[in-house]
Amino acid sequence: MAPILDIKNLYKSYGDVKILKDINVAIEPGDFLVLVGPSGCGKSTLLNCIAGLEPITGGAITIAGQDMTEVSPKDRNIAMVFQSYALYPTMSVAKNITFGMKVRGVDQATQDAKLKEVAAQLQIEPLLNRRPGQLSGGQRQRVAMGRALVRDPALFLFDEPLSNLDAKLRVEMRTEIKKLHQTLGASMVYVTHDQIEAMTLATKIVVMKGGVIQQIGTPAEIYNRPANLFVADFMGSPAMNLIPAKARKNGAGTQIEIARKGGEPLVLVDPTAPDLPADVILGLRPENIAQADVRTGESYQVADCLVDVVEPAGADTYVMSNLGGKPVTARMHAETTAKAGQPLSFAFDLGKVSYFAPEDGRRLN
Ligand SMILES: Nc1ncnc2c1ncn2[C@@H]1O[C@H](COP(=O)(O)OP(=O)(O)OP(=O)(O)O)[C@@H](O)[C@H]1O
Repeated sequence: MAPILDIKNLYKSYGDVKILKDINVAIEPGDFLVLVGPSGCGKSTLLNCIAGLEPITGGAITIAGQDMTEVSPKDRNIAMVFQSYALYPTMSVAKNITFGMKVRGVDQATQDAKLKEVAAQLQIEPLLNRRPGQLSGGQRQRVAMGRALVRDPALFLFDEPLSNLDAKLRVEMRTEIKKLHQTLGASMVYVTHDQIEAMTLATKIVVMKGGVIQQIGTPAEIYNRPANLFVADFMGSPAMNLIPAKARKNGAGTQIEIARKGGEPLVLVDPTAPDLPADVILGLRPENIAQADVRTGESYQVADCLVDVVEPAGADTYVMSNLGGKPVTARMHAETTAKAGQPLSFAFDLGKVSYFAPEDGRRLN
């Protein structure tokens, strides 16, 4: 399938300041691409370049096979939903949704049919005669989406559409956007700084930092095989444990030695590790460290560690121990017997480890 959006060697500068550096990404029709990264990493700028709201400094953007360099925003066959909704306060919901069609000279019957279809899709039929000021944040968000939907665009662009909503509504709207994507099968590009939103919505994630793409992949690829320390640390909550360790090859595999507070170093043996340098950072997600007397799989190795802190969190309990000079978090069952100040037998899932180079953070396995 030809990509619906193809970005090649894109550069964007403001004056002498390079904001986006050699961006390359393509998406297939029906993809939900999420651009995620910390504040200032350039994700909104990239979205604005796709929309044509910002001129690009170098490279090319193609939408549905057509080069966009000379195409104005209104002719790009895209629809954009912003965090500010940008609704017309004096117009009814119905008028807000149909206004764009009216401006484009779409006939009345088509306008009415489209409005009806979209209002049903978004379940906002009872709101059509209200003004935006008489709506809740979530309802306004739906109207803003309705305005985008009536355009039938080749590509939907979303710029942090949920950031003005409270936590509960955010989660509800997130599910609605996901459902909408599933129903429409539309192609979407979505900007967020929220890694959970990225994981739950995306078919494909682009993780950015400092205007440079750090990794492109499915949510599972990004989560299970982060390309570097930045991605490992940024994606996942609580974050992946990143533990300084020494690696040494021996007969059975590679010995991974980790400093342990109040005792001899902890030694794990990884039978399948690649050739590693002497100093590595071992990455292990909290859910890949268990309490040893709970049933664990073959790839687990057991070691006693001193428990520093126990944090019950409802369904799970987080248990912290100091390893490699850092607090390491294990996600355990709520019934864990872990007690602060006492040793506990931890089980580490060596089948799930990531190794990173301390000097530049790149993934080693
Ligand atoms: N018009 C502009 N002129 C100069 N610099 C700009 C302009 N717009 C954005 N920038 C800079 O470009 C960088 C990227 O900004 P951008 O808004 O794309 O980041 P972002 O990742 O979307 O962050 P946020 O989540 O905070 O919106 C920032 O350092 C910002 O200060």
